[in-house]
Amino acid sequence: MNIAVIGTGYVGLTTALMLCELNHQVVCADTHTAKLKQLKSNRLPLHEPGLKEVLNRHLSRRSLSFTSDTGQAVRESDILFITVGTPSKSDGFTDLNQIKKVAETIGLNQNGYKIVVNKSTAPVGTCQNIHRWILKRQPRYIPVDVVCNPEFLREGSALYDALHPDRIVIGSDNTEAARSVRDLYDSIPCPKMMTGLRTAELIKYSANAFLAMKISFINEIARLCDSHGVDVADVSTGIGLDRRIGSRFLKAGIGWGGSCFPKDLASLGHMFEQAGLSPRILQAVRQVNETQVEYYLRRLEERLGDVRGKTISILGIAFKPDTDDIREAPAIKVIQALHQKGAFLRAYDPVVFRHRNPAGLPVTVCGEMSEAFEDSDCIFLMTEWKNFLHFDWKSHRHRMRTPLIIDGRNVLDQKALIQCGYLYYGMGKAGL
Ligand SMILES: NC(=O)C1=CN([C@@H]2O[C@H](COP(=O)(O)OP(=O)(O)OC[C@H]3O[C@@H](n4cnc5c(N)ncnc54)[C@H](O)[C@@H]3O)[C@@H](O)[C@H]2O)C=CC1
Ligand SMILES: O=C(O)[C@H]1O[C@H](OP(=O)(O)OP(=O)(O)OC[C@H]2O[C@@H](n3ccc(=O)[nH]c3=O)[C@H](O)[C@@H]2O)[C@H](O)[C@@H](O)[C@@H]1O
Repeated sequence: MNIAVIGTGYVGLTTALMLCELNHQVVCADTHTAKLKQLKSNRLPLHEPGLKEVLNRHLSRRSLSFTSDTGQAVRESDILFITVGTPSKSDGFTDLNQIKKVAETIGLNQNGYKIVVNKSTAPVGTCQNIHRWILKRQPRYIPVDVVCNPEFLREGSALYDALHPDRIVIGSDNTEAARSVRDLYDSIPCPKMMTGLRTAELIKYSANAFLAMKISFINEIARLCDSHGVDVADVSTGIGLDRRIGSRFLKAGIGWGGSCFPKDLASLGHMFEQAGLSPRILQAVRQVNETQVEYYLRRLEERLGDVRGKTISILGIAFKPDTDDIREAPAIKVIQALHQKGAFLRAYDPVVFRHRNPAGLPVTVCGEMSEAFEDSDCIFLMTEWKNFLHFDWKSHRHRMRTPLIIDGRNVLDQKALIQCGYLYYGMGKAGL
């Protein structure tokens, strides 16, 4: 079977490489020619551990190729994966333009039966629309089936997650088409759930909302921990040992961000509204997250006084470690709020600033982590990059004007830092 993957971002590239690893022949199509140029010459346009070696391997084996001619990729393939972006519009609704354009290109170029597999996260009913959009553009009727195969990978461990998923969900209204997609994943040993199109679409949103709910829940408990002198990490451990609750996604911090949770929860909220329902839990999950930065900045000002004219150094911009993705990163919210309050800002990130200051952030970019300490009044850790944990904090304490550390991810060694003279505050660790 020849496979085309249309959209070569975090999900598309990972999906293509995962399929190559499963011994399929894959062509990736994208409209972003600069990105394709990089990929064709063995260079990754994004930071994602483990992808580069696999990309090199499959390019040299010729099991993988790249093209800007989506029409040709459609004509030469039997199974077409859609992995384009589904960003939020300013009103929170999902922008389906990229998906619609791909569907129309498929319709225009269909030269025989195709199975179209949508992996992009899109509201319930989108796969049926994809089917309609394709048929509308066909010069003459040719059968096509649409399958929903939501993606559950995380950035930072994308390829590992794609090759070792907890489950694979395959939604379709056509059993044969669903079986053909399941066969692609034959060698992945995990439960494969066959379901209807709409069910698969809703599973994806519900999974992301549930994960975000766990984080907002523990972040709300963290605020209570602050008031009662309790360490939220102990509460997480205590509740997480109950297997009905589970320990994962219970790390309190400065809040969840990224390219998906914020937009997917907004989109799910709209689905409720359109159904005439009020998404109460969802609203609370989003509200806790939206107020998290504001809550901890208030606590910071109680410690440091007016931040106007103070120098605050931000460690980490990416929304999580091992990615260069800054979409909806909490660090950006912190930077914007502190900038508005008149603070001088410095920032260091081992990957995000490699080539540029993305989004023109109002910060002085530090080339080395140590530069963040010089005459600084506060270090605010926003991303738990490994090199922050292994840094020689002791030797740099004297360089700070005020040795205050706010650990937005609760990852630093509180005891050791206090011992070498820092004022350390975490999220829900009592004290701030
Ligand atoms: N990033 C993630 O960790 C995850 C994302 N998803 C979902 O997967 C989808 C893709 O997400 P990302 O990979 O992060 O997006 P992305 O923005 O990194 O990549 C999208 C790619 O599609 C290309 N594209 C746009 N229009 C096109 C067209 N008409 N023809 C061909 N290519 C086109 C863009 O140039 C870009 O390279 C979204 O729906 C997202 O919600 C799902 C699970 C995980
Ligand atoms: O649909 C998507 O795009 C993906 O969204 C998330 O993956 P991702 O956004 O890459 O990263 P996560 O590891 O889920 O982290 C999201 C945010 O939550 C925060 N987080 C995570 C876990 C935790 O315990 N506490 C916490 O604050 C992270 O710092 C980050 O800002 C989901 O975990 C994936 O299953 C899903 O496929």
